[in-house]
Amino acid sequence: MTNYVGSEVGRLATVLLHRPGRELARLTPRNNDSLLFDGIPWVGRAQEEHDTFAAALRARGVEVLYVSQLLAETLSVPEARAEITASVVDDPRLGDTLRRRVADHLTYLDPSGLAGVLIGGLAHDELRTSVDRPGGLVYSLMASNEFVIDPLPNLLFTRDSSVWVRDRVAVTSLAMPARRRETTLTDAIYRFHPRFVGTQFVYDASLEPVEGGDVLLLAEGVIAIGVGERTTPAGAERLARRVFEAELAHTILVVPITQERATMHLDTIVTMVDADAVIMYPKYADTLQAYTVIAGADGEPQVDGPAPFLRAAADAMDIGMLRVIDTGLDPVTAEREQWDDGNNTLAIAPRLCVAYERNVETNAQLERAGIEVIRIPGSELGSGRGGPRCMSCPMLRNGVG
Ligand SMILES: NC(=O)NCCC[C@H](N)C(=O)O
Repeated sequence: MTNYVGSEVGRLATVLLHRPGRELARLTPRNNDSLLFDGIPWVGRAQEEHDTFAAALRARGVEVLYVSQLLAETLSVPEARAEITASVVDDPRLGDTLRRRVADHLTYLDPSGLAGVLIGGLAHDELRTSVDRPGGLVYSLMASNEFVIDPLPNLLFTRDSSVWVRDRVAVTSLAMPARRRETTLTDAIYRFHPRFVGTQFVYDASLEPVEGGDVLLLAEGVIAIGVGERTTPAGAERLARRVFEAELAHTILVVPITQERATMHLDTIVTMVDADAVIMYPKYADTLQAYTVIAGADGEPQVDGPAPFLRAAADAMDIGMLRVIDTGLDPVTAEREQWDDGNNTLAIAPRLCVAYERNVETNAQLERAGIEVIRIPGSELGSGRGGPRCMSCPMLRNGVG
């Protein structure tokens, strides 16, 4: 099946999710900061919340694919298995003896068992060692709460590790050490899984940092790229070059955002809910700026601006104005609901979106503006600081109409 995503709001047909599992159970008060979670989620409840999300999508006719299943199927391809295993044991923290021991351990796992370890990690005490199977000096010096293979709790946020731009996939280059290995998995899935044979790539993980949460497909041919804590200016420029070379867009808007956790990605402050409307954190509606980048005749990106984001976006999209759903919230409620991903909606179709139920005021404002809101629980999922858009990677969207 051909994958194609031309906008943020075209009817969603296929989406990639990751149902959280053992990797969330690895979070402790000692490691949650470095693993980019703001709390310790209740795993069973997080799974229930995620199942509700997936069920809501299916009920609207969306095909839901899961990373762990695609990964297990990918690992049945010997070349993929060899490549992924080699990249995991290549970790310089291991040293040669432990590296051999871990490689040996992984050899005995079937594809779904191996997928489980690649996502859930391998704790010190889960690796059996003996005189015949020594872990060596590194293993001996490791604390029992350390990981031989780090877990990937943020795989839940499938938005960030790959993004489809029209018929090509951008495997991203994740900025935070805790997330980098995610793209080893997404890259292998797209290269080796039979479903994705012939997929063409527009970006890869070896390039400058770009995260999918910073990439918004405002309209066919118009892409906004947030630049801040995650995506770097060089990443935005590289993605612009790649997109122009492949003729996937005519205009890129590069949007500087504050470098802090609350606004880690552009989609934490603005998401689209209709072909000409966004829900946006009021604090930024008037201040957000954009540089407009187009392909020059010599292939060099040509930069103009900065100009107000809403004006630059409307001009690039060739519409009179980009409507902002005025959340009308008092600043404290707005700040609380932004933190809890109130602005991070996933459009299933124009004027139909999924949102966390807890953002009562933001959702009411969306409805007053004529947007249908499918509410899902997210009290546990939200502890990773991501909402419905962060937790989804659209692979196929049909026309906006
Ligand atoms: N697009 C998004 O905003 N994704 C949310 C990512 C949350 C994750 N805990 C992170 O810090 O990367």
